[in-house]
Amino acid sequence: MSVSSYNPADPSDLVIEVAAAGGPGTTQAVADARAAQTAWLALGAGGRSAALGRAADAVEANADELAALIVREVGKPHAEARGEVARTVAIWRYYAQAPYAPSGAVHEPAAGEGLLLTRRRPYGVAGLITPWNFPLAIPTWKAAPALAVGNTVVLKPAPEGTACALRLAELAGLPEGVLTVVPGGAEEGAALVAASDVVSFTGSTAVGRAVVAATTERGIPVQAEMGGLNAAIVLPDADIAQAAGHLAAAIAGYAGQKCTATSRVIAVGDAYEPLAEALAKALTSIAEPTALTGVCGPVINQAALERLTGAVDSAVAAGANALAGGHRIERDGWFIEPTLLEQVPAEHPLRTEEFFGPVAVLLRAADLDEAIAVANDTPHSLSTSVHTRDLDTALAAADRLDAGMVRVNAPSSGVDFHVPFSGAKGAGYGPREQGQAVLDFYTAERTVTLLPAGSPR
Ligand SMILES: NC(=O)C1=CN([C@@H]2O[C@H](COP(=O)(O)OP(=O)(O)OC[C@H]3O[C@@H](n4cnc5c(N)ncnc54)[C@H](OP(=O)(O)O)[C@@H]3O)[C@@H](O)[C@H]2O)C=CC1
Ligand SMILES: O=C(O)CCC(=O)C(=O)O
Repeated sequence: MSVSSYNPADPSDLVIEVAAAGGPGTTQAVADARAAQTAWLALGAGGRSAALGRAADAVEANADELAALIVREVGKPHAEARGEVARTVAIWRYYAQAPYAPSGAVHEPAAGEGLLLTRRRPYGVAGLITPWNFPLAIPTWKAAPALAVGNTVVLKPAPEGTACALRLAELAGLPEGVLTVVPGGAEEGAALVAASDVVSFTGSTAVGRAVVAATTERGIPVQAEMGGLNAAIVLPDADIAQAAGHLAAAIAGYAGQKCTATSRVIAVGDAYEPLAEALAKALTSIAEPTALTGVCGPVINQAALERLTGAVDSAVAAGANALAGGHRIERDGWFIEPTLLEQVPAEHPLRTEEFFGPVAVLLRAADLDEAIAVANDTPHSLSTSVHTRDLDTALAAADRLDAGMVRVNAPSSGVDFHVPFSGAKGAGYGPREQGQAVLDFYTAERTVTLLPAGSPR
């Protein structure tokens, strides 16, 4: 079996074709990674910090090549691709300091004598399953902390991001077996989950649940970051022009293919009409949605395009009104117009499922309470944005919104790598990713009691 990826803006362009690792090959990669782990841990904080720092330098030195590869392999517009490379460098640098972070605490023994302390130790091999939409940043924000605390890593990237993952691992230049990429799909993913000591997953809700079930069965730690059905609430007192700009970016940026993208816009009271007009204008005036020098670009493949156009067509057939877009763009590649629909029936999949495209529905709420209830009425709450000039409203929303992230007067998309990141309810499972907290996820805590030799206790 082989794994291949194609340029979404030009599907005749085969980016890479490599042999799949296969199930047995993946199991062997985990065994090799386990054998390499003792020496990796023995490098100590200084050795691992230096190695991660060299990975950052190598990615930075090859930034132009990597950005071009992201554009070609996953269809991300140039500016965002360059931003992703810069973020990847920053993540390697941030976790290069992590080996020096305190890895436990000293406690006062209840009986008074000796030392009582906790210590954190790596699990062994971290199995990582990553999506195609951030083909450098997500593998890095999972691998770098796992490596920093002394695990070795086997990474199974989404097939659509295979070339990016292989080049990332090559540039990282870590010792043999420390960071291994296994190209493949479901067979390799399942084999990785069956053999690893700790698992981190980002992708669809359906596969995420299967990964959680398999790891729970084995009793090993897991974190899963899954789909989002993100809302934006716009209050009548908001700066409507600013809100429309942020929403257009959150709906159409990288063609909506972010788990943090906005797909439901909730206008409160009198905000509806001016927002509908400003947002429709912002989306239709996105210069050349097909240009990779712009903000939108193609969706990842034909199946994604057909799912999106099918959903938009069925919503319109059910009575929805397209305020912006609504059609496939007829040219090579997988392009759809940035789209805003109103009057989409409550039970329509565009209001209940993640579609991963530049398509949003506009909804009306009488007041903030109703807007929060509508925003919370989903099992996939990752990131909600709130647009208002009123601090009390913003604070109330931040407390009452059932989401992993609440962003006030900002797009729902966009993530800082040094703070915890994951969804609420079905959007996330297990401990948070990123920040310092994830270092705990990749380590097991043990308690150590030290008594003086010859102690009577
Ligand atoms: N939250 C997020 O950031 C993301 C969400 N998504 C959502 O997921 C949808 C599909 O995207 P896709 O990339 O295919 O993501 P999936 O979650 O469907 O797949 C992720 C990876 O896991 C593999 N896999 C499948 N079954 C198993 C299993 N039982 N155990 C372990 N691994 C398995 C898949 O292989 P194979 O390809 O062979 O099925 C793929 O390589 C998108 O349209 C979007 O809605 C996608 C990307 C990111
Ligand atoms: O919004 C972002 O910058 C990150 C989104 C993300 O993590 C994802 O789509 O998986």
